[in-house]
Amino acid sequence: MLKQKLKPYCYSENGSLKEIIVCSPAKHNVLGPEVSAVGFAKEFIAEKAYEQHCQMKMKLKDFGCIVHDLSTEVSSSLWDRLVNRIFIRDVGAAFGERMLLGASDNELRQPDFYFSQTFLKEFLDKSDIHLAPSSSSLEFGDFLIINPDCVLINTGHRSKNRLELANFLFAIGIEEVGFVSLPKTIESLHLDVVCNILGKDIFVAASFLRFSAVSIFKSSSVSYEPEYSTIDSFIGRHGFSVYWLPNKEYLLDYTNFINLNKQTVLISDETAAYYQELFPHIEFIGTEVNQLQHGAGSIRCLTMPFVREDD
Ligand SMILES: NC(=[NH2+])NCCC[C@H](N)C(=O)O
Repeated sequence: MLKQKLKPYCYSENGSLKEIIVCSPAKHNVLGPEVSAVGFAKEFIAEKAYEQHCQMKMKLKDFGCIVHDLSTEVSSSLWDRLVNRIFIRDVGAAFGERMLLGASDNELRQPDFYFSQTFLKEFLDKSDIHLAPSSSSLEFGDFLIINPDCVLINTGHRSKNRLELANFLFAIGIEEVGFVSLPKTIESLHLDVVCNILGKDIFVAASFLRFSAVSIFKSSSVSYEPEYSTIDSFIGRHGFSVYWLPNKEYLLDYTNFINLNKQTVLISDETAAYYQELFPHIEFIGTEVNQLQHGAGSIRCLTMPFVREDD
């Protein structure tokens, strides 16, 4: 049980990770027709998923990170049935010295958002909490920090209403918001299943993103007309170089990792060797997540960075 208030601090996707929030799986298998009913990709065996979740937490702790698991902080019989509660990433994000709380317009996810956010509100100062506008929806798997002044967001599926989202983010000091719109499939359910920041200055991306336009909204612009750009020039302008991933249907193992710092990445066992060979200057720590991935998300979706050092 947490005793003291939590203080968010996070300005990047790759600053040294000091504190993180996770949520262990509910102890229910998801079988047969239950799979599509809960928005999973495959049958889910709870015991195996639980073991893999413990292994992932262990690796985070071994890195020196404080891990808060909120699964035991809520007591409700419904909470123990919410198999999507593991995807804590979507619920909110520490950004700067604030906690941004999302809103899901997917009825399946609303209850786990409700319970997780109730917990977060209890352990945060009220003044540190900023709620996404009620006219929009925002799931943070769609939210990628490019730098303290700029973020990239996927809209059109789980996150909606570009203008409201841009104004919400401008109000907390962000200067530039890039929006993309991914196909509405389970293989691109959120932004973080098709791209991610890797290490200090690499941006790994699904090859189809070459064809996506980034609509850029700037706080300095007086008109509401966005500027348009390719993803590589948008990302390049902010100092990242794009690495196009192999042209595969489902890239979850390749994109849904978490940077522990600029030289260390926690990644699925399945892709650790592939990346290690490509980027020898980065250390890839593998962890087994295949069972957890049956829920249609992986390491990034299963983690909510709370404190990252600027380095
Ligand atoms: N950040 C993510 N990619 N989250 C994945 C969430 C998957 C979950 N089954 C859902 O339907 O919402």
